[in-house]
Amino acid sequence: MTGPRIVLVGPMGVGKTTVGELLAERLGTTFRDTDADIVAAEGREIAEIFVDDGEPHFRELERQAVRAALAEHPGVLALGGGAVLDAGTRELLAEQTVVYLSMDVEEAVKRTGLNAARPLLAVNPRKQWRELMEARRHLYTDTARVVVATDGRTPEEVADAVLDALEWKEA
Ligand SMILES: Nc1ncnc2c1ncn2[C@@H]1O[C@H](COP(=O)(O)OP(=O)(O)OP(=O)(O)O)[C@@H](O)[C@H]1O
Ligand SMILES: O=C(O)C1=C[C@@H](O)[C@@H](O)[C@H](O)C1
Ligand SMILES: [Mg+2]
Repeated sequence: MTGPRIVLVGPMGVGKTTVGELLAERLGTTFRDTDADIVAAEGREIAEIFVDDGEPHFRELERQAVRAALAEHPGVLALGGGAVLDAGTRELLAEQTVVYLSMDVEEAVKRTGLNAARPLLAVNPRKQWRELMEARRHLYTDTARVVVATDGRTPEEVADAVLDALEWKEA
């Protein structure tokens, strides 16, 4: 099955998986997620990879996962929230149709705040969120072709907004 390729980037919990699956359905294609690819390939959870081997090793695994997914997967692809931190990964994304899903801090705390499975937001999520976004916002905007705000929108509305922004409207 083939389809137009969209690559979703954005912070953890913004809705990359939820919206990515909806987009894939609407475009008649399939969805893939590099976080899930890494977990499957490594046979352990992302939090374990961070603890056992550190973030730099995770970013290498992630770059390999992005390279493989871009080579193999023609549908909708979601990347991990920090994928854009790696210069090699950003290079792989040049020329791709990259969409940055954004949200503000209050929405982020609502969606991710108390989830211990997110190692980068485990303690004081509001402060950590602000710091993460200060470091990352420009990387998301520089990498993406379009930015779609998700605040106050349902996943269906976000999917519509992505297709509108890319001007891939349904017939
Ligand atoms: N537009 C939205 N409005 C409200 N809640 C949403 C919206 N999009 C996603 N959610 C909810 O927010 C949570 C995170 O969504 P999702 O897992 O799709 O995000 P993600 O970007 O894939 O996160 P991750 O960093 O874990 O991969 C889920 O509980 C989901 O149901
Ligand atoms: O924002 C991040 O750096 C991360 C986001 C998740 O998708 C995972 O890729 C991992 O937990 C790191
Ligand atoms: Mg996800």
